[in-house]
Amino acid sequence: MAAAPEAQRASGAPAASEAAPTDVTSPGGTSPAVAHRARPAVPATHPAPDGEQHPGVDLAVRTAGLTKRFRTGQLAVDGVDLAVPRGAVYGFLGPNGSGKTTTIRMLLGLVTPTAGRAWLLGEAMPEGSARVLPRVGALVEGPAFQPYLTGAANLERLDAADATVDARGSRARVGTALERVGLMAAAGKRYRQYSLGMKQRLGLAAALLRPRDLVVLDEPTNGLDPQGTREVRALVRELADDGATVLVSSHLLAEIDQVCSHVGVMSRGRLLVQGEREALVASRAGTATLTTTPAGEALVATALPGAASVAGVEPGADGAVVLTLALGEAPFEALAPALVAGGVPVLGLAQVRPSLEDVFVELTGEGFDVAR
Ligand SMILES: Nc1ncnc2c1ncn2[C@@H]1O[C@H](COP(=O)(O)OP(=O)(O)OP(=O)(O)O)[C@@H](O)[C@H]1O
Repeated sequence: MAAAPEAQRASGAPAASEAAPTDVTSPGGTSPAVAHRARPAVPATHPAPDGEQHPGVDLAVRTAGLTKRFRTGQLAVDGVDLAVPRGAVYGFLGPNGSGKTTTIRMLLGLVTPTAGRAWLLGEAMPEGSARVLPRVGALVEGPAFQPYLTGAANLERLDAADATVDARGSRARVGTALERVGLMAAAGKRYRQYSLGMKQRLGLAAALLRPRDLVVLDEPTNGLDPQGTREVRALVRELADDGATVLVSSHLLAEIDQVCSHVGVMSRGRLLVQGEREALVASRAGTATLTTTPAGEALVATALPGAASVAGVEPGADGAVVLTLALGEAPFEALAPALVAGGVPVLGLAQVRPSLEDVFVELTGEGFDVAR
C-alpha cells in the first residue's frame, strides 16, 4: 500500500510516523441508521456508469468509472464500477499493487479521483462527506496515532475529536472498542511499543468507536498472526450480524474468502469481476479427482464424457494413480457412469469445488500474490 502525500488523512489528522487507521468521522453528521440485512445479488459484470445498472438493489457503496492516475503517470485505478449491496460483506480482492487502497481512499474522500464518481450510503462523495462519514468506520493505512500516547489515550483522543457523540460516554466507548478487538491487556502501553498486530487492532478499535452503517477495512489482517486473523474474521461476521455493510480488502484470498457474501476482484487497476461469492464460484468449471489403477489410467481419456479432460496425473497410495479431471461443461454426475461404462476401475472419485483463487487464476492467468 503506497502512502503518498495525497493519500493522507482528510483533515485534522494528528501526525505520527506509524501506519494507523484513518477515522473518517467528521462533525455534523446524521445519526446512524440501521442497514437492513438483505443480501441481493449483483451481476458479475461491469455496470454502465449511469446509476441505473442495479435496479432494486440498495447499494451501500457504488462507484461509476472511478479512475486515478497519479502524477507519476501511474494509472492505479482504471474505470472501476463497484457495487456493494447493503448488508453485504464484500471482499475487495486483488494482488499487491492492483489498486485496492487507492480505490478505498477515493471512496473515503482521501484521494481525489482523476475521473468518475463515488457514492457512500446513497450520498455522493465528497459533497456528502459531512453527512455520511460519521456513519462510516474505516481502517486505512495512514498516520493517525500518537506514538507517545497509550492505545487507550489515542482512542480517547480520536473519540474527543468526534463532535457527533456525547463526550460523557467516551471512556465506555473506548473500553468497548478495545475489548472488541482483544486489546484490553495492552490498553495502557504506549503506541510506539505496540507490535504491528497490536497497531492493527488499535486501528480496528478506532473504526469501531461508535456503531457504523458501513465499515471499510483495508487489509485488516496485515501483521496479525493466525489467531489474530481468525479474530478479525469473527469481528467482520459480528459487524455484519449487527447489520453493518463491510467492505474488506485483502491480497490474501484465503483469509477473507470464508466471510464474504460478495467479492470484487481487482487486477492492474481494473475490476475484473464482482458479484455474489457463491455465484462466482459456481459459474466456473470445476474439477474432480479420480483414483484408479495404472491399467485404468490408460482408458480414462476415451471414457470421459465429451467436455471433460485429464488435467494431471500423480501416483497414489498402494500403486494406484490419481488423476485430476477438468470437467469443462460436463456435470460431475456424468463422470462415474461414463468411466464405469468405459471399463475404468473407479477406486475413488471426488468433486473439487473451485476456490476463489482458482477463479482468480482463471480470470487473470496469473497467481494471486503478483505485484507489478
Ligand atoms: N501516491 C502514489 N503515487 C504514485 N503511485 C502510486 C501512489 N499510490 C499508489 N501508487 C501506485 O498505484 C498502484 C496501486 O496501488 P494501491 O496501493 O492502490 O494497490 P493495492 O491493491 O492496495 O496494493 P496492496 O495490496 O499492496 O496494498 C501501485 O502500482 C502503486 O505503486
